Amino acid sequence: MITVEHLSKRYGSHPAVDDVSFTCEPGTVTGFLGPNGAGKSTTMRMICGLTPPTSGTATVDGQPYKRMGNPGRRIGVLLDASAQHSGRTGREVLTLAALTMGIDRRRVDESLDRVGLNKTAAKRRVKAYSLGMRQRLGLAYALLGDPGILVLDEPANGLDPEGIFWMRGLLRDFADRGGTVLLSSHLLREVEAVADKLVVIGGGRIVAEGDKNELLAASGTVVRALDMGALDMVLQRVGLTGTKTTDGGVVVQADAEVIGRAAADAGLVLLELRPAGGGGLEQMFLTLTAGDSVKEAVR
Ligand SMILES: Nc1ncnc2c1ncn2[C@@H]1O[C@H](COP(=O)(O)OP(=O)(O)OP(=O)(O)O)[C@@H](O)[C@H]1O
Repeated sequence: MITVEHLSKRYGSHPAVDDVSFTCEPGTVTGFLGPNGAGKSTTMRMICGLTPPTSGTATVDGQPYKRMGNPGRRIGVLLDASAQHSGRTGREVLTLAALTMGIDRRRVDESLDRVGLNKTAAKRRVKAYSLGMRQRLGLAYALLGDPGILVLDEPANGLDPEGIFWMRGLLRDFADRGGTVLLSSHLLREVEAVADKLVVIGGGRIVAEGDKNELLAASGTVVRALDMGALDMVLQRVGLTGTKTTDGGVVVQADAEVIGRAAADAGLVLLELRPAGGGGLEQMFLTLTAGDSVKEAVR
């Protein structure tokens, strides 16, 4: 289990991560979503003891990462696919890691197999690897110590669609066997397909968190009116804000009935009024990260 409590990180006066709290439970995949610069990597680095927090705590099975003896056997980490020594072969990278962790070297071949790196690839130097191959090697490294927890920062970067599908299966299987997965991504569809729980971060703060299906069901209402300017005024009058969709409508964080009644009272002609959930996570993500007023409405 990963427990993050009131975690903050400031760089000078810039709050990269601001009072972030969430948990990742065994048996689940937690999708950590946010646009570029939202604070995902900084949060993950703090969980893994690589960046000291300005305040707050992050623990793994009740312990700070830095205090764990042989952490690789409890938590597998993939934060940067290019972090491996580029002059070593894939097999050398894993063999050295196995020696450091005190793991049977036979696990090296098992891990390579598990991530789909064949014998030829394992003999090649990492500098000749594509980004997708580096991600696979990073995942093999994370899995090497047979940990119960995985922390993966954008692991799908550089993978082709088949690779993304494969990784989704691997993570689902890992969680179904009781493992805990924290997976960051800005690829919304990928997270939607595999996560049980979502933590959405924007501007260093959590803007939404919870069960994926519940969040999708509660992701607002899409409204389109004949006169969008008049709709905007009606929404303002009842204290609601809309976020523009790409097809000319707005998403409003309110029930269809509330919006429908307000529109009817104003004699407004609506062309569309439906739950945004059907539009999937993408619409919710755009809504949640669109602006401060929307974030405040969601909190
Ligand atoms: N070492 C650092 N020094 C100064 N600012 C930093 C440092 N690391 C991160 N930041 C800033 O903190 C904020 C959060 O960055 P972070 O890398 O955590 O975001 P992210 O959600 O992982 O984004 P991305 O998807 O682009 O990697 C950004 O504004 C970034 O510029």
